[in-house]
Amino acid sequence: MRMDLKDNQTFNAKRLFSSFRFAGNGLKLALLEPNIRVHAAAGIFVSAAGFIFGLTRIEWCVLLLTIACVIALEMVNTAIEKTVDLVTEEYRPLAKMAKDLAAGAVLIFACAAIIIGCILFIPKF
Ligand SMILES: Nc1ncnc2c1ncn2[C@@H]1O[C@H](COP(=O)(O)OP(=O)(O)OP(=O)(O)O)[C@@H](O)[C@H]1O
Repeated sequence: MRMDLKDNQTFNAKRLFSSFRFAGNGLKLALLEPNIRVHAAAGIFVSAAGFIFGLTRIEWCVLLLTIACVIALEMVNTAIEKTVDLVTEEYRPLAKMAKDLAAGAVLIFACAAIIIGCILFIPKF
């Protein structure tokens, strides 16, 4: 379908609404993934701990940003895995590289999240 530049730049509430709907569908799909469920459960657990230990406003900001980044990164990792699987089901070195790099990115951030959790909660004991 041909769309000129003017159409593309015009605010389109219907298109914006559709984008939110697709993103909402992405969240529903994410909750079907076991790895993402584990991260979400961990996020709920540390948030409950945050209430119990009375985190400050800035500590809440750090905690919520960390939880959101871990889950969002895991969703991007899952999207990369699905895209690679869509492209090939055969063994391909580049497919392995793409999947392992994405998994490595999640691992780096998950390690950082654990350290951030220790920095936030250990002084509360
Ligand atoms: N097409 C492929 N070619 C080469 N290596 C692959 C391919 N598909 C998967 N692999 C390798 O196997 C590993 C496991 O792949 P898989 O698709 O099961 O994802 P995963 O890392 O186990 O993720 P999850 O457990 O979240 O599904 C990958 O990290 C990668 O090293």
